[in-house]
Amino acid sequence: MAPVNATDVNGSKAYVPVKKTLPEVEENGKSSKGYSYETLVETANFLLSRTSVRPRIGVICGSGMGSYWKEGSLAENITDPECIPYEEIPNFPVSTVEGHHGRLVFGKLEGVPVVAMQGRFHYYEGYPLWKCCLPVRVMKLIGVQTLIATNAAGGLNPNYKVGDLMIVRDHINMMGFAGNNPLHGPNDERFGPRFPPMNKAYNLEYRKIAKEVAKEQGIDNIVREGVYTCLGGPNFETVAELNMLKMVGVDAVGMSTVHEVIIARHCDMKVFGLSLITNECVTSYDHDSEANHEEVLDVGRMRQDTLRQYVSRLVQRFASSDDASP
Ligand SMILES: O=P(O)(O)O[C@@H]1C[C@H](O)[C@@H](CO)O1
Ligand code: HPA
Repeated sequence: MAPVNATDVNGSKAYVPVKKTLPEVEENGKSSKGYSYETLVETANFLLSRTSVRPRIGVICGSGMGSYWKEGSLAENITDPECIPYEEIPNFPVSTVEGHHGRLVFGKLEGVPVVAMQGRFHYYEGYPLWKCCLPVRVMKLIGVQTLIATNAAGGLNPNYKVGDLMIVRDHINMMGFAGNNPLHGPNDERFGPRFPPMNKAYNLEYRKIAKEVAKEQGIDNIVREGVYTCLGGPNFETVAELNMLKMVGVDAVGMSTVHEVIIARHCDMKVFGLSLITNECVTSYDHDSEANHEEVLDVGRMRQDTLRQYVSRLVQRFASSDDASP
């Protein structure tokens, strides 16, 4: 694939010409437009002109995970970093949430060229889902083949403890059930097909590697594997909502990732998802505690060294595995 000035990110996939400006798309009653392929190519070319790094892996840092604490966070492990604030990037939204720094960091993790998003965009900030995911398409256009999406999440599985890491095996697109999907609207085949499959969303080989690396690093006692779901937020969930989610097989609840993964799979990126369990979901009316963002950020800080070491090694192992596969 030739990312620079790319006209077809999926190479062999059929090219279907589209209008430069997409038709109006309704988002929750408000009229908005998804950016055209050409607009995102402009953003991609801007980034390629600002950095010499040609990343093959993109990492989205979840709340408190490399976004807020400068010292020791995941993005701080990136060597020879080249940082580009979101404000300077054409067509990019800006981060508005505490714990999300708001810049792209290009460089190397364990020798592998990467780009990290220090700060993601959430639906509850007021961005439509397609805009929350815009950076994932831009990553694809600059040559990124693998997305590592990390997030902070509430632990719903009763066996999970605060501070555990959950490899995402699968997700439930609750917002999609309500008709809110990042692929809603006209499809541009240059990104991917109209009806993308989602049954292999989270790469099996990467999940196996992640379990091996957890053993090697001696953290397999805190690494789980489970099902994530995203609700729109910004409020944390009611007891009844959490009990419903538990019944349908959800292990961890958050406010991101699902739509990013859908967009990444649509354009044929490989995906790995990782949740940091930052709080225990309250599923009983007898329980006195309440979820809060401070706790989420605190647990991110508590686990930042573990996460930095784990994700850095995963990047290196995923890249080696991709090199070795035909
Ligand atoms: O960006 P992520 O999904 O990691 O952030 C979670 C969801 C909310 O943004 C925030 C709640 O504390 O953490
Ligand atoms: O309990 C939670 N619910 C939703 N999102 C979250 N992000 C961190 N913890 C949670």
